[in-house]
Amino acid sequence: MADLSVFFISLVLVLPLSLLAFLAFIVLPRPVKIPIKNRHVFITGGSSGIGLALAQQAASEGAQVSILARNTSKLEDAKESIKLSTGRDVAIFSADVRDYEAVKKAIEEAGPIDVLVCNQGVFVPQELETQDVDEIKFMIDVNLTGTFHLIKAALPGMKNRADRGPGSIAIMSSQAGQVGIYGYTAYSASKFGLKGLAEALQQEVIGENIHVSLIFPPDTETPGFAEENRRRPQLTSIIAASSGAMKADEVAKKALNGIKSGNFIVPCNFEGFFLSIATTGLSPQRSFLMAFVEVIAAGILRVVGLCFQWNWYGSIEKFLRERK
Ligand SMILES: NC(=O)C1=CN([C@@H]2O[C@H](COP(=O)(O)OP(=O)(O)OC[C@H]3O[C@@H](n4cnc5c(N)ncnc54)[C@H](OP(=O)(O)O)[C@@H]3O)[C@@H](O)[C@H]2O)C=CC1
Ligand SMILES: CCCCCCCCCCCCCCCC(=O)[C@@H](N)CO
Repeated sequence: MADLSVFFISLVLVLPLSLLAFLAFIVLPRPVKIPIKNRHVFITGGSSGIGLALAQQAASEGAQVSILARNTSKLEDAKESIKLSTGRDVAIFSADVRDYEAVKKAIEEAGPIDVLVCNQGVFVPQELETQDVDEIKFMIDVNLTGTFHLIKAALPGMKNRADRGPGSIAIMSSQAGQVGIYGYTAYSASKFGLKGLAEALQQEVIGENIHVSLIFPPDTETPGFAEENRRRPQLTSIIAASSGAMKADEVAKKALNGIKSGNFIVPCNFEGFFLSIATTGLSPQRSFLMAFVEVIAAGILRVVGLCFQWNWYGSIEKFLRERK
């Protein structure tokens, strides 16, 4: 009887507690807080959708905000609406992220950045067989290569940032950058690419006290999404509906909180939380509590993930059957 209770206590208490203690000891990099008040926050794609909502929120929290996009009149509208709602001036820069020289010039003009948010992105969903090669390259160039250009151009200034406080490089991915989705071959590839970039980059910039965040929103109501919906394959919408939709303001709030907490992986909704645990792989994890959840949940979330695949392949089969 005594033996049994010792066994039981060690199983339900000692084992998890030792695991927790072990994880608390080994998780690196350590947690960090990244202030944004009075700091230079540079947001690409800040003239629309999620980027605009982020610029608005960062400005209202007292950050000195710069936004970059191509279209000047949309940039000016954004500047005006942020001035109206927060009373703060934001600096605007017109450049195409695909043009490295233009990006470098804008970033040099803007001055040293404390928090760089690479949020620009384009999405034109289509089955690979019918998608133009130009559109495939367009998504890779803007979403992936453009982010390389931004980070490479910003790093020298970030290393010399005024207050030497912790800096941040945040990258807007998508849940389609955690799991491949029908109609998103090029888009998913561009967003998966960002994960490799982010993991390697974090190792390279940790010595400069710069912290990388990767943000994973579900479908989000933005001008870009409205445009996307006009041509999105039905199956893309059916599968993406597994994670519902959010408002740009809600995504911006989650993103900003994740950035300020220095989280490497930043999910945005309930489904996204589980998706992040299921797809975390060998990403860094600063929180020993989250690391604990990841370890405990890994096996069961694989089962849940397979159930989602079962459901998605079922939808595809049904769709193909009905089309015949
Ligand atoms: N909305 C959604 O459902 C989801 C979006 N995301 C990601 O969030 C990010 C923002 O999306 P969302 O707010 O919907 O997008 P929008 O289309 O509403 O806005 C995109 C922004 O990026 C800018 N931009 C586009 N191309 C370039 C370029 N070549 N160079 C510089 N700036 C550019 C646009 O300005 P301009 O055209 O003037 O250059 C605009 O400011 C993207 O990375 C997207 O992949 C992730 C998950 C879901
Ligand atoms: C194990 C637990 C699994 C949890 C649920 C998984 C749900 C995955 C749904 C993926 C949706 C992808 C939306 C992409 C939106 C986007 O990026 C476009 N709108 C373009 O911007």
